[in-house]
Amino acid sequence: MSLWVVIGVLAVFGYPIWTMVALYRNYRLAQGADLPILISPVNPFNPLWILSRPYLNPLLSRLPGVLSQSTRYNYLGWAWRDKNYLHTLHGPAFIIVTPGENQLIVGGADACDDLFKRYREWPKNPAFNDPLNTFGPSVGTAEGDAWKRQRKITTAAFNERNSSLVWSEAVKQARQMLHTWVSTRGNEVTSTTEDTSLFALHVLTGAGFGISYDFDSSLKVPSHGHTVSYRDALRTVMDNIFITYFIASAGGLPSFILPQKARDVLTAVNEFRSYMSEMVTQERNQHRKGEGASTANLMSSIIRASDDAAREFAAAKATVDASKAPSLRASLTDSEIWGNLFIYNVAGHETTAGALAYAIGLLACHPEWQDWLQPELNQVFGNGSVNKDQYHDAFQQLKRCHAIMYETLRLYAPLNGIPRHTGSSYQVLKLGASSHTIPPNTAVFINNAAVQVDREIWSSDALAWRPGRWLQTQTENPKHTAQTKPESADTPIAPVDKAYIPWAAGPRVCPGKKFSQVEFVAAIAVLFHQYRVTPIVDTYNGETEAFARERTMQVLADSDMALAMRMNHPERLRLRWDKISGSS
Ligand code: HEM
Repeated sequence: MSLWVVIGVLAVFGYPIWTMVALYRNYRLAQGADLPILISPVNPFNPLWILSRPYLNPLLSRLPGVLSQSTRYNYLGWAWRDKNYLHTLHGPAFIIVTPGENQLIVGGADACDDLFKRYREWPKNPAFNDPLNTFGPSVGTAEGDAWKRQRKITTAAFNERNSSLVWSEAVKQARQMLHTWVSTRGNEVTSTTEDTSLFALHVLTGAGFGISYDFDSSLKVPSHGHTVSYRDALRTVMDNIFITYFIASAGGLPSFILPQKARDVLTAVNEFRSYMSEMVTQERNQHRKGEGASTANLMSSIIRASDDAAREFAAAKATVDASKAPSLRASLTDSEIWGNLFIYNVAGHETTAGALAYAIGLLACHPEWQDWLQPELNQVFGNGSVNKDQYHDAFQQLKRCHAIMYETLRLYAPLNGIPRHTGSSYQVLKLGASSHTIPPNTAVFINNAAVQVDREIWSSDALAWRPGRWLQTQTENPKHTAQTKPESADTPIAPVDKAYIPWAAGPRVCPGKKFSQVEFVAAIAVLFHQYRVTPIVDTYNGETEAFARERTMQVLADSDMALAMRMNHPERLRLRWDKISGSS
């Protein structure tokens, strides 16, 4: 028998046999946890499966038993499409046995909360961390004492001064974005998601890094000594995060062996590194000279806090017992500074951009909630415009804008299935009075998508987008609420703590929560103060307004997880912005 025949036989029979053996072994392991077990004959993380799933799952769904059942949960991001159907069948937690790692899915509000709180026992999943460490370790990927130290320094940067800067930058960007929308020929906007992405990127460069751009999609002029601008280098890196990771981990690849696209990414990676290095050096020099103390962007705050901590550490080391000195170390290394600057861009970009795009689409499909929003905006801003310096006066008053964000994130959270891991030891999952021993090397997903639509908590209309549920005066008829003066009427309802977790919870809760709220609320205020949005009605084909709304809702529903949740066909979100008659 020739070697090729042996290889062929092994490929045809070997893989299925290996899969069966791995499934059996993992099934036996999972049985010890005494939880419901589902089987996935494929490993959802397998790159080959990720590429072939769109073609193979339709075939699998025609086969009997577990093969077709598994198409419901055999891919990354299934939780959002499933809502909480599998939890209604199998309870608050179950295990999916796969030929790779087993997956524990936790969808009960109390159990999720417990996992968040015991963050040392349930660390993040290392498989998701590697691409995020491309420029250095960060608060988003570190564990244990290293995480604690980074969290302390980096979280201080998200303060009120920064929030004011976020407001100002978001108002500027939203105004210019709206201007491009209402200046489009035929008043038809098909670039909502692309534009909210640019909007969020610019808010980050402004309030995160002190570089303020004007909103327009053209390439920006590179700074002296660079071949691409900071914004375009960052954008290329963010849009190609996995290629970036591959190039960075391969290290020093000669560019001529790479295809053009990878070469562009390589250029962007090198340029982004060199921009970060220059910005950090410049910030340090200013700090040393006592200049720029009024700057409130995230980068500046982190570098200053870290350098101050390093100085305090050096001083303390001189006075205390040398053996205790290392525990006082509180500063960041240069690589940690870079890693943290990068994680802000990754964590703060698509998340807020997506939330805003979904909210705009939802408001377009629900004119009654635009009616509801209007009196609040009139009340706070009158006939004037939304100003860049109004953060302190306006933000807290905009309760209905907040409610729009809460409700959008409840149903369209950017991250669905927040990843954790057991690590290499057994961990105990608590479900009410019972305890379950979860075997080592199990991937864990905190199923926020399910918790946030649990009917027992969110009532029978849990799947409906109804921003009024967040305010005490909400009535079943939003038009009625629209006639009520907002300041006397609206009392925010505190989010149902354990059952509302789009920003996660516990010690590792998203530190950019307020940043994203200010950014989102400012954008909604600017966009809807004097304008309304509607789906374009295809009158040529006899479409009605109601049908156009339904079609638009389907565009939103046709979404899947990439780095964050995104629409599969954003170009089909066709919207029209019209000035409200009587507004100045
Ligand atoms: C709507 C907007 C946002 C949502 C829904 C969101 C959601 C989340 C979630 C669910 C986590 C936990 C991830 C995990 O534990 O695996 C997280 C962590 C994080 N987020 Fe956000 N985020 C948003 C905006 C932002 C912004 C604007 C920034 C920064 C500018 C940011 C920075 C971070 C960082 C640094 C972490 C890691 C924290 C840690 O592990 O200690 N996020 N975010």
